[in-house]
Parts: sequence; C-alpha cells; structure tokens
Amino acid sequence: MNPPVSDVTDLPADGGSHTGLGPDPALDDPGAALPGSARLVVVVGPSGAGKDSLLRLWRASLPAAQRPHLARRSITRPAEQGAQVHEAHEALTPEQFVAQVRADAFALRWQAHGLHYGIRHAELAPLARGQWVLLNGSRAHLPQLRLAAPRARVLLVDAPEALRAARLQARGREPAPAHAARLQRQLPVPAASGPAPDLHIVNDRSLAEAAAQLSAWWQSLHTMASAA
Ligand SMILES: Nc1ncnc2c1ncn2[C@@H]1O[C@H](COP(=O)(O)OP(=O)(O)OP(=O)(O)O)[C@@H](O)[C@H]1O
Ligand SMILES: O=P(O)(O)OC[C@H]1O[C@H](OP(=O)(O)O)[C@H](O)[C@@H]1O
Repeated sequence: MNPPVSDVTDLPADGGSHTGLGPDPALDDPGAALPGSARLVVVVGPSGAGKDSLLRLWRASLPAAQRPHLARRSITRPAEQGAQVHEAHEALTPEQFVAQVRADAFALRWQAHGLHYGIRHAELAPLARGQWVLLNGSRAHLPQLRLAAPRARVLLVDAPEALRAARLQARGREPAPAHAARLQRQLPVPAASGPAPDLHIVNDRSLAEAAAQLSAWWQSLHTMASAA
C-alpha cells in the first residue's frame, strides 16, 4: 500500500535532488500488490552494468508483436539531451515527484543516488491484461518489490568494476565525481533472506552476447509457460 499523503509531508526540502537526499522510508513503500506479477521481469545490477542498454537492444530484436512493455520510469533527473539518449524517462522535479506521490500516481517507487524513482500504475497495467513487462529496477528496493510482485522474475546484470567505470565515463550522464559513489554502491542480490535471481548475466563482452543469453532465458520461460 502506498502511504497516506500525510506520510510524505516531511520530505526534505530538496525532495531528492543530486545535492543530497537522506533515506526516507515514507518514499520507499512496498507498493500495492500487482496482479500478473509472474510476467514482470525486473532487471537489477550496479550502475554501468548495462541494464538499460541490454533491455533496449534485446527488446528491439524481437518482432513487434512479441515485445514486452518496457516500463517508463519517472525520475527526478532532467531529461537526457543529445544524440544518444539512454533512457527516455519522465523527468520530474522533486516538487513534482512529491505531488505525484501525494496523488498516489506510482505503483512502485524508490530512492538511490540522491534521486527519486517512480513507476506509474499505467506502466504496470499490461500485467493484468496478460502481457509481459520489463522494468529497470533497484537492488535496494527488491525486498519491497517482492512484496508487491511476489512472482516477479529477477534478472541480475553485472560487469567488472573497471569496465563499469569506463562505461560511466564514456556515457557521461553524471559529472565524473559522481561515478565513484555509483561504482561503490555495492548491494547483494538477493538481500539477506531473499531468493536468488532467476538469471545472472555478466555483461563483460558485447551487448549482443548478453542479449543472446537473455533471449535463451526468455525462450525457456515461454516454453515452460506453454507446457504448464
Ligand atoms: N557490453 C557492452 N559493451 C560496451 N558498452 C556497453 C556494454 N553494455 C553497456 N555499455 C555502455 O555502458 C554505458 C552504461 O550502460 P547502461 O546505461 O545501459 O547501464 P545501466 O546498468 O543501465 O547503468 P545505470 O544504472 O547507471 O543507469 C552505456 O553508455 C552503454 O552504451
Ligand atoms: O543501486 P540500486 O539500488 O540497484 O539501483 C539504483 C537505481 O540506479 C539505477 O538507475 P539510474 O542509474 O539512475 O538510471 C538503477 O536502475 C536503479 O533504479
């Protein structure tokens, strides 16, 4: 369940800007139970592992009719500019994000890197219609996600730190001083008592190779589903 409006009135004044947002349990709620959660694939892993790139490349390789919905994230980060946009998220100011929380707009939400992330209910609505949904999620938020979506499949994407460092630098989305904190944010998957990820991809070669592993797993999921 999302917390009542009154629970978010004490948000820090910056509400989640890059300038420093402390932990705020009121913004890390477990979310409401999601119907069809077995068709939710949540991709987690450290910054620079290639989650977003992998999801996009692999999804684009599927015939249009077979493509799962890629849940658009709402983030308190300005929209990306330039020729290479890695993620077309909904850019919200911290104030706008808080207003959306108060309006119960999000099915899921979490904080990381001094930012707020939210997933609007509409982005997960395809699950209840029998469709698959992909979500670029958070390791830290997995326990809450599992409460809301107990049958969600979890895909861990990882890569060696040196490779991630080079990728963050090449991507250039954050200023260089922010890279160290991103690289050092090490979180176990699963959290202490949680189940193991359903698939672990080490994205240390080409993205196409990682996408091939994802394809093989995806096929096996569907083979199992049609045999059941
Ligand atoms: N296998 C790969 N080979 C070369 N470059 C890659 C590979 N995978 C990802 N990249 C590049 O690394 C950068 C980071 O990738 P991406 O943004 O997908 O990571 P992410 O895991 O979503 O990171 P974050 O959590 O910080 O958003 C991107 O510029 C992407 O093009
Ligand atoms: O470290 P953890 O909790 O796994 O994830 C933190 C968040 O950071 C990354 O987003 P981005 O780099 O802001 O796009 C992930 O996608 C996730 O939402």
